[in-house]
Amino acid sequence: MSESGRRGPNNNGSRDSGGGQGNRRSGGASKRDAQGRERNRGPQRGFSTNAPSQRTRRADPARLVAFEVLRAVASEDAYANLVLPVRIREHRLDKRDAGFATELSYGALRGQGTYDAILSACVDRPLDQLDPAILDALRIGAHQLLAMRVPAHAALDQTVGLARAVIGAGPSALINAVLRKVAARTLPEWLDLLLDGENDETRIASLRHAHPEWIVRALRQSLVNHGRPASDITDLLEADNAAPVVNLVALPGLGSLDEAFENGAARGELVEGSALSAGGDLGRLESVRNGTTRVQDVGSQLVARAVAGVDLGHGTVAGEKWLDLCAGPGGKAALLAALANENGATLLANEPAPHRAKLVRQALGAVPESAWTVRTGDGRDVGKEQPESFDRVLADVPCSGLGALRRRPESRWRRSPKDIGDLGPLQRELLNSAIDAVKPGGVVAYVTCSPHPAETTAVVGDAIRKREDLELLDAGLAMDAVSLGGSLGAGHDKTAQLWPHVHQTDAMFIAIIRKKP
Ligand SMILES: C[S@@+](CC[C@H](N)C(=O)[O-])C[C@H]1O[C@@H](n2cnc3c(N)ncnc32)[C@H](O)[C@@H]1O
Repeated sequence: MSESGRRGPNNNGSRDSGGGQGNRRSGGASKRDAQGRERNRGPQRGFSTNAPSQRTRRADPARLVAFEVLRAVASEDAYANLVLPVRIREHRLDKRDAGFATELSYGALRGQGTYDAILSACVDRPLDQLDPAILDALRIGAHQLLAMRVPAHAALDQTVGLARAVIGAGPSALINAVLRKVAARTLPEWLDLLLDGENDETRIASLRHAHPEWIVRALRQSLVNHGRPASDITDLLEADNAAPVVNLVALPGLGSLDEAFENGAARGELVEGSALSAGGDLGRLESVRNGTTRVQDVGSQLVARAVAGVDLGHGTVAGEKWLDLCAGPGGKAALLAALANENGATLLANEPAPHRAKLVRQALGAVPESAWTVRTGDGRDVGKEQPESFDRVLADVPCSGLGALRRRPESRWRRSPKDIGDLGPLQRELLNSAIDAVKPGGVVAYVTCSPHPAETTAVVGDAIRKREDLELLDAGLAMDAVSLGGSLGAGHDKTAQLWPHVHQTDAMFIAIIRKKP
């Protein structure tokens, strides 16, 4: 598991302590740095001598935000990346505290499997018999102790204070006792202890890198299926545990990255018109507020540009009709619509969920309306209703999202192998509809944000085998053609697969199917 916090300085956590003795003993005010990391260096494993009841009763706002995020994820099935910014605003955290809350909530969620294994060794009953709120407080405490290098006394005082403030006085003694046991070892020492005598590589990787075993197996199989060595798995799992850089795209012909560059963004090296954000609130940029510059993973940018860039043999895309079959929330549709607008083509963006169709309209808001239309409906019907009508079709189908685990810290623990099987029929029906909707001579790009063979090559292989009028174009070459360096090395067996540990993008898959003229 990533120990990102170990590179950072320490936080004695006492700034918002409410004046507990333990904090005064820790020696000086805490200051989080600009990333929300801590200042004081070096291991400080001394504990407060006060009983939990004598220590701080106030919840540090940043820890409270992290706790609320974990609670919402566990009890309301919420998404951390959506809840966190709302809670940060509600609690009016400054930049440093927001950084600390982000690292704490994302880290505790990502590391949940590993922390639960450690906590199980420290609690005298099965974890599912604990009050879920206590378990979340323990996970937050464990992440501070094991991966953020918050001094033990601060992690203890503050987590116990949090528990007293939001759960009640009773559990604080239990939390104090359990976290003292957790703090007795470093993360590497815990891993060595828990893995003593273990020979199963999957189990070892699962615990060390905090991924469920079935996902370790699935990702290893995906690597091999897409032509990479199985030994890449460690780098891939580590990349899933690192915070992704936020990428920006300037809509072609409409947006500019100048304002982003003035605010510290760096030029993107993989694809034209992209930038790596310097962080902070992007809403302060006028170009982001007016929608001409958007947040979008570089993998998604490459895929959308590859669809628009395939040479259909008639030299120009002017007058072409494009279809985005599964458009919500509209990231790729916005880029496609801007490219269509620039080149005299038009885009139909389809999305069945009305609230997501609304998001698509918002995403397309900066592009002249003459270039696009939104359809709210089932993509499976489009092929029948509008057969052989489109020159280019993007089928960015619903998938397990195993390629975007770094963005959604809780999703790895929510997903199950059954999800992959359940999605298969819908993915196949959507691809068949896309194939029905494309004109002879046109192309369908089948895209997933998952590298899993059952969602990628198996679906495409089934579609190709069923009909004689289809051929696979070389998606690796199509991606290279729109990349700045000219060689992404993503191609394999005519499909292409991006990887977080190789390309620093989400693990997007793309196959480009041409309907023979
Ligand atoms: C992977 S997301 C698409 C992401 C989008 N292309 C983007 O770049 O923002 C899949 C989308 O498919 C939609 N979807 C689910 N069932 C569908 C169906 N039967 N027909 C069309 N779209 C569907 C989901 O609501 C979701 O918005």
